[in-house]
Amino acid sequence: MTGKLTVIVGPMYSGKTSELLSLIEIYTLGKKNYLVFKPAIDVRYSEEHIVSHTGLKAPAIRVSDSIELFEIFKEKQGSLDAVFIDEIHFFEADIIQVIEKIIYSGVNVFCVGLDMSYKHRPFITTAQIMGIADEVIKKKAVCHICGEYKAVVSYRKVEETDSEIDVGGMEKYIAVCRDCYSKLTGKFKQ
Ligand SMILES: Nc1ncnc2c1ncn2[C@@H]1O[C@H](COP(=O)(O)OP(=O)(O)O)[C@@H](O)[C@H]1O
Ligand SMILES: Cc1cn([C@H]2C[C@H](O)[C@@H](COP(=O)(O)O)O2)c(=O)[nH]c1=O
Ligand SMILES: [Zn+2]
Repeated sequence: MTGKLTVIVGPMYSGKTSELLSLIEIYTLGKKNYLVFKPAIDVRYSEEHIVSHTGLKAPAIRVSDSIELFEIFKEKQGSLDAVFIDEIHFFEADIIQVIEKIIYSGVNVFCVGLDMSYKHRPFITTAQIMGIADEVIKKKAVCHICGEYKAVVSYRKVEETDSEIDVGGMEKYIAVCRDCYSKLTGKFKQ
């Protein structure tokens, strides 16, 4: 039987990593075999764990790219029930082929990532993986400006750069609703 692909997306602080940690706990309690991966670029809270904004964490393997991830997967293939991947938006879009190989080998895959950059543009890798997913869970956060539970965008508080990739936390980004994003950036004004 093939595996299932679940993708958890949303802005920063929307509980994506917390949800991934809950799923990892379910697999741990069920004595299942799994691997947890994170991109090497993400050293925000820890190099060896995935860590939520509340400080909850789980050990993870840092990989530079999808090739390294697949090499590690192949070593354990046959004994695995699931693969968990945090911060999927930091990977190149070719990770989709690796994910397909994993799910068609019978292993469930859970990916977490930002669907949109602070420039309000889709992250290509996340968008493509959402396109082939069995299940997409879209989370929202509390808007850091108006306090409504309808934040779907991440807003960059510091100067914008050309790149949409820039590791950081509350010192750089907040979660905002569309109304507040439009007011803050001047974008999408009618
Ligand atoms: N604006 C916010 N809305 C919701 N949760 C927030 C907000 N700011 C901080 N948090 C905290 O962040 C936690 C979620 O963290 P985490 O799971 O790491 O989110 P994500 O992976 O989506 O960035 C929440 O449980 C809450 O304690
Ligand atoms: C909005 C936005 C964020 N990032 C970075 C910032 C963080 O290191 C991660 C997201 O972390 P979280 O687990 O969702 O809180 O991504 C980025 O590189 N580009 C962006 O546009
Ligand atoms: Zn708002």
